[in-house]
Amino acid sequence: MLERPSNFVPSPAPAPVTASLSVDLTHRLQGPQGAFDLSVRLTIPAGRFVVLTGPSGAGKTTLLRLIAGLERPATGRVTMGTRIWSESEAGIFAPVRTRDLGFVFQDYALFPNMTAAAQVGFALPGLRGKARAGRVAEMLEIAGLAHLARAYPAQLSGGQKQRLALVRALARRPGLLLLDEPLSALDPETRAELQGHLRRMHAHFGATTMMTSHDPAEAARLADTVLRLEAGVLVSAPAPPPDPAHAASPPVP
Ligand SMILES: Nc1ncnc2c1ncn2[C@@H]1O[C@H](COP(=O)(O)OP(=O)(O)OP(=O)(O)O)[C@@H](O)[C@H]1O
Repeated sequence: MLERPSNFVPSPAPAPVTASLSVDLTHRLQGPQGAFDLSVRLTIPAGRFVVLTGPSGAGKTTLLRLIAGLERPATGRVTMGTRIWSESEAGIFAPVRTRDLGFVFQDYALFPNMTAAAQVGFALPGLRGKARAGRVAEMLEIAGLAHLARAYPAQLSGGQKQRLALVRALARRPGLLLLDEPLSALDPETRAELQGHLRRMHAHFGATTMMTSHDPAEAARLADTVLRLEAGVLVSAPAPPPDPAHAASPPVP
């Protein structure tokens, strides 16, 4: 069977997301040259696509993990809309499963013993029966993987695996999508195709998105706003957005 083009997007689109992400935190990191502080303050308006660049070891992955709740920030707070996800001084730390977010990492993190359909269904614990099956079918269709619903990860190409990881992360319609170098393991052609796919997914689902990338061209292609992290601190972005009103708030040095 022919693979459906990955730009296939059914209508109607989901309701737009209205929450913005605010981060104001510090965290001690142990680098090869000694300890340093990750110290970040930023706000990403609802529905924006921010790409975070910066050298290896700057703290990009750790920042995403702190926002997701995979690690506890040493100080400060993370809020999404009106919800406080963490506030160290008040002892508030919402478990990752209760946060309105999805994430995708470089290595796909797919379960090797689950079919494509089961991977998406696993991300939908709140849905049952027909509602769940319908959402799974819809998400696989969006990923261009409807004909591979019964395939296991080992039977999928790198691009197919990453499209699956992406729709799995979006299946619950999260307000926030965190992407950590999601395309870096792909060959250049697949990577370019997935960049287009990511943009279309963003336009369709509207989730506030934060992605890390080492590739300046990729950052420029995907982002509404490019931020740069160096040694734990946000510095001025290499390519300012054309419209300041369409940008994340400037980083505080
Ligand atoms: N939980 C932690 N506690 C203390 N230090 C950490 C922790 N996690 C990572 N580090 C250190 O913080 C530094 C930044 O790591 P991180 O993976 O966040 O950087 P990065 O910018 O994502 O790098 P890359 O671009 O290579 O993925 C590294 O030196 C790492 O060893």
